[in-house]
Amino acid sequence: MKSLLGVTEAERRIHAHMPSFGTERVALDAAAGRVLRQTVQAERDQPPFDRVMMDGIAIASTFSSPCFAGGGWEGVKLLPFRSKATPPQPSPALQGRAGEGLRRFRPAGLALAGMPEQVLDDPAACIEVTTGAMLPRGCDSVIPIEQTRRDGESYVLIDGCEPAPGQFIHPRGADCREGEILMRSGMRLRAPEVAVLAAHGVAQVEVAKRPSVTIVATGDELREVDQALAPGQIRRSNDRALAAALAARGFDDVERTWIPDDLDLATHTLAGLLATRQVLVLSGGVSMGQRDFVPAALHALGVHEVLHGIAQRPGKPMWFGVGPQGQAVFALPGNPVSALVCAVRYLLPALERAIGLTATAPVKVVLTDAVATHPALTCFVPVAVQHDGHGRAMAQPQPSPTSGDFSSLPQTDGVVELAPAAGAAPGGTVAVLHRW
Ligand SMILES: Nc1nc2c(c(=O)[nH]1)N[C@H]1C(S)=C(S)[C@@H](COP(=O)(O)OP(=O)(O)OC[C@H]3O[C@@H](n4cnc5c(N)ncnc54)[C@H](O)[C@@H]3O)O[C@H]1N2
Ligand code: MOO
Repeated sequence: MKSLLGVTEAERRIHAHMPSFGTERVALDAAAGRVLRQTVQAERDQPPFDRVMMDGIAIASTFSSPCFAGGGWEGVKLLPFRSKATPPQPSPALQGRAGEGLRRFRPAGLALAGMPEQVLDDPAACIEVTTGAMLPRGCDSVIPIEQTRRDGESYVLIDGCEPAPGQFIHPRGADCREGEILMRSGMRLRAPEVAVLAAHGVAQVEVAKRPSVTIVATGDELREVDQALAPGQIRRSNDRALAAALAARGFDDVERTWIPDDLDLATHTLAGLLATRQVLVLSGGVSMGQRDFVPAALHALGVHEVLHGIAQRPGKPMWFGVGPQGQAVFALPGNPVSALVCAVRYLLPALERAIGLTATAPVKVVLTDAVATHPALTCFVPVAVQHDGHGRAMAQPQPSPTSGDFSSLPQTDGVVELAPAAGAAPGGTVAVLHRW
């Protein structure tokens, strides 16, 4: 480790050296959680037709209005969505019934969702409709069934029901217009995005390829979760934690392995991994111990060092480099809190950016209590976040005793980032949160 980089400069260097991993076309069924890498345009107007919004009857409302004088359509303003419709002409029986609107409608047809457009050609009649049906031509108003009563064959509007033109009709194109851009590259495909893709006929979708990642735990003292422990040994947990962090962000091509504190063995294993994997995430062996050989092994394999040492606590010894074929190599400090902090601060954002995910604004929280800071180091402090009565995200500091102690982390939501400062950050300080 030479001079320490600031957190922002370290992040900038990492992002500048990340490879891109390309895109692939997947079936919509496999697209959930992936990052969209195409523009999505509306296949057609939505709704694609004037759509009935209630189960009931559709009528030509003009004739139900008291202002209808029985003389025709003079002075009647047509709604835009009916502009292509030919107004129905009142039947001879209707002529001359001036001053009283129609309240009784004989059913003259049925429009169910999925049927082609029906036609109302007598305004004294109605079409029975269901939610989702095409509004019948000649109709401009939908009356919910509960606002009618049956009298013989006919529907009679109940008292107080005054149909207005356009009511309970979702006009064609009100949601979006054909060709309109609905989604752009960089969105995470969650339920709403998948719904839009399906509605607009996108059966195959272009998404970001996910890199192949291998997590490499280093250290003679480490044993797998189900192995017996000899004195001085511990279970390896960093690789599991890092795999969980990657899985939570949708990176699923992730393997784990382990190398002992042996330069030759380590170099051999890492050479094999560099030949087959796009991203390596090591933990341990990057500090100044007699067996901290990770930087030397990577150097011997032609991995170019981009940074070693960041002015932060914990996580100061972090190392990052680029392999001969552009492989990204993150060598995180071995202490479990340090490894996780470096993962949420550098590894995950760098991978998400490299696959084209659009960056979101940093999440900010308010500290409930004062926290110690450092004059020269950025401090990352675990916090538990709760919303107060005003909806503010309040972060209660839960510092771990050392970066090797992580039993209390399950009670926390992530770490706040506190820039170098003299003295403590007082309660009320607004800080950026990095979620686990
Ligand atoms: N002389 C100095 N010594 C140390 C410095 C320093 O600046 N000068 N930095 C300290 C800091 S800060 C950290 S962090 C650690 C990082 O050291 P390494 O990256 O070399 O990590 P190790 O020594 O291999 O391990 C540290 C610690 O973490 C445990 N560990 C490692 N891997 C795992 C794992 N997969 N699961 C669980 N626990 C793991 C390991 O047993 C050690 O206890 O260096 C300080 N030293
Ligand atoms: O920075 Mo180390 O990562 O303090 O434990």
